Amino acid sequence: MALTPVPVALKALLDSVPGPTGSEMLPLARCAWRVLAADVKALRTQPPFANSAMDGYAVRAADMEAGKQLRVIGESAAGRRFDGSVRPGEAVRIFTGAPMPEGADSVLMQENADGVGSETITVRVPAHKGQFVRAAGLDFRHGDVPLTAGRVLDSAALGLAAAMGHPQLPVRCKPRVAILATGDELVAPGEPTGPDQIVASNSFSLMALVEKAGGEALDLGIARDDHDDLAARIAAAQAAEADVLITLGGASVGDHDLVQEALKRAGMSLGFWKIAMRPGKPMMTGRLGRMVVLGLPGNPVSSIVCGHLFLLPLIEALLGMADPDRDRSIPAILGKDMPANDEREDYLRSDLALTPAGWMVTPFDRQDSSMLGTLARAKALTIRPAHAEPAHKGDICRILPLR
Ligand SMILES: Nc1nc2c(c(=O)[nH]1)N[C@H]1C(S)=C(S)[C@@H](COP(=O)(O)OP(=O)(O)OC[C@H]3O[C@@H](n4cnc5c(N)ncnc54)[C@H](O)[C@@H]3O)O[C@H]1N2
Ligand code: MOO
Repeated sequence: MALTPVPVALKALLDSVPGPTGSEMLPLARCAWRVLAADVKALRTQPPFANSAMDGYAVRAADMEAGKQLRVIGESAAGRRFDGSVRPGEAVRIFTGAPMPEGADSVLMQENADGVGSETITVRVPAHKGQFVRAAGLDFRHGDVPLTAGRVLDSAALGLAAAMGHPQLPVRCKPRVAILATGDELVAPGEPTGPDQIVASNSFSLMALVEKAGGEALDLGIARDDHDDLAARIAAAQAAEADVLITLGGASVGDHDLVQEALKRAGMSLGFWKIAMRPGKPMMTGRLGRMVVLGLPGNPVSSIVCGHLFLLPLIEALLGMADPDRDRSIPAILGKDMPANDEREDYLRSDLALTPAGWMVTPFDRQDSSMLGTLARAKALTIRPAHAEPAHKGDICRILPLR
């Protein structure tokens, strides 16, 4: 069977998403880093009134000439406006954020006046017309829609929502991602290991990716290489109404690689199996009812690289975010010569350093997909396209930064 190119598999995977998750209303204090489920309109205008951007004096531009004396007739503070009107030769003491009094059109910053605090001030450096005045609606107006569905509620978006008058927001429910490790050789960390056993680590790596992307991970434990155990845990994922089921391991062609068969028995329709990438070739996609299935290879680095390339976009699609299949790579300078590539696109664990010429990426020599230590050390993955010609130190290549 021909290997499927990464972008083809990714598009098919995202097309198989039945739609975004539901939504829930949450108080602002619980909305950080969640994703908006609907457009959000301004319920008020900001600022609601023209106000001062500086501490100083509200003045008339016509009075602005160096040496001119102005009579201070009152004070406007934030939250307590001056009710009168500023006439020629007059000024009103004003503070940052305070409403501009009628008649005044400019603010004389107090550093530019003499006699600050007394009843008469003298203009030292004249303000020009409109200086340090924030017009009503400068930031946003009632009815504007500055935040749209699919937006991550970062610090600026949350502050803006609050300023627009929203005590709560509609956010997407976190996609529920069930994670099932498989393999007779696996034990949980901390448990005693037999002579032929290794510690199951992939679930924790994938949990971190799920959380980073804004999903909620459900750990389904470790299934034995046994159809009944696999069937029971696949059923548990369905019972939990997971949006995604990730299986780890058992994806290849060995006699004990039962995962695909178990999923098919449960009713999964297969999307793709075997992707033109290294690591990650045995990856599989499918649909089981509404649940999207991502069958990741067991090798730790393969499962994590597949997670970056496929799981993060999948969760973004479930969150209703825009362009989940966008190109996330950036250019960098290659730090060493590379040989020609075969039909599998390479994602090479690499060091990344800032040089005077720009970011320089240097793939590590050893790229065995069982070596988690090198992935933990890597700052980026260097992408070598399928069938790439030999590349040379100094060439521009594409990378996926990891941190
Ligand atoms: N004849 C072939 N053999 C293999 C092929 C192939 O095309 N033809 N592909 C190789 C590639 S590439 C990969 S990747 C692996 C992946 O195979 P599986 O997905 O079936 O993975 P397993 O055999 O179950 O495990 C591989 C390796 O990873 C360890 N493992 C599994 N699960 C975990 C876990 N949760 N945490 C930590 N480590 C885990 C497992 O013990 C094995 O050492 O197949 C190649 N073979
Ligand atoms: O694709 Mo496997 O993931 O090369 O080791």
